[in-house]
Amino acid sequence: MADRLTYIGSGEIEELLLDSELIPVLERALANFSSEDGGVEQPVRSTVPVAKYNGFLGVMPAYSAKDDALVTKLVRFYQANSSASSSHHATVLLFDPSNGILKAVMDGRVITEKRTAAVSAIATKYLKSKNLDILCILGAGPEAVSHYEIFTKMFPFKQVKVWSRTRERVEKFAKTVGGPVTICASAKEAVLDADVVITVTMATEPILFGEWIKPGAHINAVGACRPDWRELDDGLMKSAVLYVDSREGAIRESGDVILSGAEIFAELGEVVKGTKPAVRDRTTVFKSLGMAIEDTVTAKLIYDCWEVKNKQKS
Ligand SMILES: NC(=O)C1=CN([C@@H]2O[C@H](COP(=O)(O)OP(=O)(O)OC[C@H]3O[C@@H](n4cnc5c(N)ncnc54)[C@H](O)[C@@H]3O)[C@@H](O)[C@H]2O)C=CC1
Ligand SMILES: O=C([O-])C1=[NH+]CCC1
Repeated sequence: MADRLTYIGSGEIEELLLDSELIPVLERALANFSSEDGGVEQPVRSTVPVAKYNGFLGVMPAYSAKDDALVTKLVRFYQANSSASSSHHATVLLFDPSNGILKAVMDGRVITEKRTAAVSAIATKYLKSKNLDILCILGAGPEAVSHYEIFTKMFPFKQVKVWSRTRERVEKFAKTVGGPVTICASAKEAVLDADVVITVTMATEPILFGEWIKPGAHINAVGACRPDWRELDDGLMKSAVLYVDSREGAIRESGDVILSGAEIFAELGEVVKGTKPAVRDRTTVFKSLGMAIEDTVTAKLIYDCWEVKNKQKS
């Protein structure tokens, strides 16, 4: 451990981490991840089931040679019967890559929420069709909030329709976000006519069906990160053009990909660097599982900003 270990908490991260800086950093990381010579080392997440308590602990290490950043995120996700108030908690460890010594510990909540939403926004920027009138969000937890925030900032939606399993949570969501929301009584009602759909639930069975989707819509499928969990039905998975963050991750961790047998068309990073096309005239699905390299470059960005701020103070 370093002589002086830095701790950066969620409040300070909120102040330091700007979407306008995060988006280009993540785009570069996605492209590097999908390049032979991108300098990214990232094993597929190791996930330990904690069956007695209905939970999972994920370990997510990565190294980016181009950013000279070495990070591990520890993330726990527990289903509803847990005593914790939130289903996800995370801690990010930043190491000095020259000697492997731990330099900083960061709260992982804001990092996870912001980088996940930013990656969905990048996928949408590349894969959206011409119309961007209606955004639909299925789910009303912290990921729903972070997606609402960046999507309403980056795109000119006229309406945001939201559905979640419990009315209470959607009402809380509507009070939390800083703009208008149309609360829907069913997932189907929320999805009809939407140009972009985001699924951010803890569902383990499909909640989104291909027959509801407007042709040409883009879907960011963010939940269902276990090989036997689903958010999307086979009809949608098989009829859409399927993009993933990591092919290796998707065929190991995504129930929507594994159980539907859908064919992966490209990694998002391949689209960003221009080696695979964005098929904008068809319905597209971006299956996001979350990658350690996203946490790595985000943590490095935060640490660099933190150092500048602290030098200015002294
Ligand atoms: N792809 C990525 O990079 C990441 C994905 N995630 C995933 O995003 C999802 C949302 O995360 P949070 O907002 O933190 O979770 P959360 O647990 O706080 O919220 C989940 C929402 O889904 C709803 N829900 C729960 N079970 C459901 C079911 N069976 N059917 C329909 N709705 C249900 C809840 O009512 C709630 O509105 C989770 O699946 C999580 O694992 C989270 C972080 C990163
Ligand atoms: O990337 C991530 O942090 C996670 N993906 C699914 C659960 C947490």
